[in-house]
Parts: sequence; C-alpha cells; structure tokens
Amino acid sequence: MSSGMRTYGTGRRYVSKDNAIWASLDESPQALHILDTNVTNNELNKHASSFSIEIGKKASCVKKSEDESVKLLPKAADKTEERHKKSNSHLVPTIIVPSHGRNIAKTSDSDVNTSITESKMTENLNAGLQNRPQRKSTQLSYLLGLVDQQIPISFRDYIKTFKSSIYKIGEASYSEVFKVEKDEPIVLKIMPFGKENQIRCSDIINELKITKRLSSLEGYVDLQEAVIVKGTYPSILIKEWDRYDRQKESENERPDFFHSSQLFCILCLSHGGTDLEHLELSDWFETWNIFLKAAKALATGERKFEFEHRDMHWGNILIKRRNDEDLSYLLDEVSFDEFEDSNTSFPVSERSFTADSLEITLIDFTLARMRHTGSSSPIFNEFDDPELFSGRGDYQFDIYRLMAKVTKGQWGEYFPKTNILWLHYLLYQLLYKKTIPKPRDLREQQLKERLTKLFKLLEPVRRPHKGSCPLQNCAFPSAASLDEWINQQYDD
Ligand SMILES: Nc1ncnc2c1ncn2[C@@H]1O[C@H](COP(=O)(O)OP(=O)(O)OP(=O)(O)O)[C@@H](O)[C@H]1O
Repeated sequence: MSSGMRTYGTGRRYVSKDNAIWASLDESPQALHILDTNVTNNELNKHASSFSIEIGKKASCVKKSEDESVKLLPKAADKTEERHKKSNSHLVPTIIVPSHGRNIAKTSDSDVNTSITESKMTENLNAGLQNRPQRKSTQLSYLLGLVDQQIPISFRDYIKTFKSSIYKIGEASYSEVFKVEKDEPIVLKIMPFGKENQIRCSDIINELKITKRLSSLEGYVDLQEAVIVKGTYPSILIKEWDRYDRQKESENERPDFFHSSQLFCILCLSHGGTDLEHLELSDWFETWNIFLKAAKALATGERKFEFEHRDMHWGNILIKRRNDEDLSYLLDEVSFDEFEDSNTSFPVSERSFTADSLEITLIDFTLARMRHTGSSSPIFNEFDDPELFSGRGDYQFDIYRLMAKVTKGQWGEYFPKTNILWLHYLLYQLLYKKTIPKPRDLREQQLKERLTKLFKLLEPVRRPHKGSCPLQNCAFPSAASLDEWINQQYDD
C-alpha cells in the first residue's frame, strides 16, 4: 500500500515506520503534536500512551483490553503477523483504531436473545440504551421495527434470494462487504452484532437510521433495503470469502465460526464505485471535482440534517466515473463549433468535461452525527472507544483528536467544523498522498493552485501563539460556509 498504512478494511490498522511524516512537508499541520497531548478528556490521554508501538516487537497482535490486560487476538491476528513478515516488512503492524465506537460489549449470547417484545419506537436511543445489557432485547426489538421485521430471518434463505453472482469486494473491522452482480449492482454490508467483540446493537441502529435518512441525498450512498438475519454464514459467501483471501489476503477471520444464534444486520446499498485510496486519479480536473463534490455533499447534509460525517477517511469516499455511454446524452448537448478556428485546444475541454462526469458517494456513518427529526434528539456516537484517539502515523488519526478538541467531548452537539477538519484531511490526501500527473495546461495548474490555497485556508492550526485557541485560524465554521465561498470565488 503506497501510504504505508491501512486505514480501513480491518480492525487492524498500521502505522508507518516514518513517524516524521510531516517533516518533509511545507504545509505541515501544526496540530499534531500540540493536540496529541491535549485531548480534552483526560481519560483519553491516559489511554493514548498505552498504544504506542515499538518497531520490531510483537506488538502487532496485541491490544489492551478494557481491563488493561494484554491479550492476543484470535486466529486472524496470527495470520496478519505472518503476512506482514512476508510482504509488509516496512509496516509496523499494531492495533490502533479497531473500530468506530464498537466497544467490546459486555454481553453474553443470551443478552441478545431473539424473543420479540412489543417494539417501542423511542427516538433517542443514543444515551439511554448503550451499555445497558438489560435492554438488549428492547434494542433488538427496536432494530427489527426499523427494518419492518418481527423476527430475524434465516441468513441462508435470505442469501438464496439473490439469483445472480455474489463477489466479496471488501472488508472492514467488523464487517464483510459483497457485491451482487446485476444491471444495477448492489452491495451487501454484512455486520455481525450483539456479542462480545462485535458491533453494539445501538451502533447498528444509529448507522441504519443515518444511512436511511441520507439515502436520497446527492453524494450519499443509497440504502435499498436492510434486513436482520440469523444463523451461520452461508457456504456461498464462505466460498467467495476464500476466493478473496487467496487473491487479496483477508485480514479478517474466516467467517465460518459463527453460531446458529448469531445475528447480522445486512445493509443493501447502491454500488458507489472505487474508494479514493484505491483509485488512480488521472488529472487535476478530476481531483478538483472530488474535493468539490465531497464539500458539497457535506454542505447539503449540514443544511438538511445538521450532519457531521466524523469519519470521512479515504476508504469512505467512493468514486465512480460515468462510462462513455452514460455520457453520450450529455455530449449531444455540447457544441464543438466554438473550438473550430480557436486557439483553445479541444482536449482541454474534453478532459474538463470528463472530470465533471465523476460521481462521489460517501459511506459509513458509524461515527456520524445528525438531527433525525425536527423535535427528536440527535443521533450520534459517544466516541467512547479510547483507542480512537491513540492512532499515530497518519493525519486521519489526528483528525479524531482534533474533533475531540472541537467538540470538547460533547459529541451530541452540532459542530460542523468537524466536516471542515475532514475536508482538510481530504485535501492533504489529494495533494500529498495521491500520485497525480503534473498539470498539463494552465487550467489544470489553476485547479491545483486552488486546492493548495484551500489546504492552507482550512488548516486547523496555523502558527499558534501563546493564548491562542487552536482551530481559530480556519475561517470556515462549516462545509456550508465553505461551499458558499467556493461558489462566490469560482464561478465555473
Ligand atoms: N456501497 C458501496 N459501494 C462500493 N464499495 C463499498 C460500498 N460500501 C462499502 N464498500 C467497500 O467496503 C469497504 C468497507 O466498508 P465500510 O467502510 O462501510 O465498512 P466499515 O466496517 O464501516 O469500515 P470502517 O473500518 O471504516 O469502520 C469500503 O472501504 C469500500 O471499499
């Protein structure tokens, strides 16, 4: 992996040996060291130091559990270590940020039983239901209500309803992601929940509600269906899992260990394309459009729902280029006459046009915050996993600490500035982590300069001096304000 670290796709995240990541950059966000040691919640500080790693040590597969004892992860971790010996010797594997808000729930199998009680549609589950085992069955009932089910359906039977081929396309901390081939392909995000080391039911509820709500907005993934299933992993998916493992070496444990009582939430989503980390960018038109569209999507989310993504790393930004056929109807509307006898070379406009034909889709709202309905309390994640704030070696991890600074731990409140932090991260990834061909003409050069200018404008902390408040330097309080500024500034 070019960046030397994996930021998603598994619970195990890696820090590059090169901790002096900023030393080589002119625009090094000063935030890193200042904020590392200054997270608002003292508890976080306490934990932050616990996760530092020593190169070459067997730290790769240990993590501190809640009771501070060090324990080995199951099989998958051993496999990871082996793999790293083989192919990733430049990485220092460690567990930095295992999952988002997916604390080790202190539940037993019986805590999440499948007996169905009357579903009570209380709106605010955030504060009330997390970490209360006695309410687990109420949470499950609530979740089933959200997906219009009375009881979980059989996992195998549900998968059988798909008549076309299914391929595994991705994986994450606690989920496996499959694609169902169709004219309009769909994606199945399969998340086991409710038991130890799995996603909390309350987190599933939040992700589902937010995904549903944003579904029709431009720039956000479409939720076509959500189901709660129960049972062992269907063999067709295991076969696909094995194929993926052979080709790409999965970081997860083979999902054949689940008990027949296991519950899963399956989100059926539109296919959003390739994530930014794995997409090769062809020019600065495209690069500009990715940033612009991400900023616009966040601005729309803010305006409609007081939305903050809070985890917009480059694995959560999907990009799809419309193919030539999709574009033909647009080409019909373009007059090429103006290019005749003109000094403007046609390829410039053509490239610009192509870049504009790109779609972005934001996914993964596990950590997101939004107002659900007018009167109800917001949906949000408590960020109560201290490991979220202890990552090192990538700007992504500093963003979590910066968010703690901005929110002062009041995660339920509305702080659109967190969207600006993620947009600054996005600019950094685009400008310094992607390999984009040099601008080939003036127009491309201008777009690159725009992005560089915005990178400076959005920088969270610039030359802080005594008594100054970090984050006060960035002029934009929200993605909406940035969007307005861009519209005024650049009318193209
Ligand atoms: N709708 C989609 N279309 C295409 N690919 C997708 C889609 N949803 C997920 N993926 C792929 O699967 C990966 C993991 O998905 P996602 O980020 O939603 O999982 P997660 O468990 O929430 O991850 P994280 O570790 O970031 O919490 C993505 O990075 C992407 O490559």
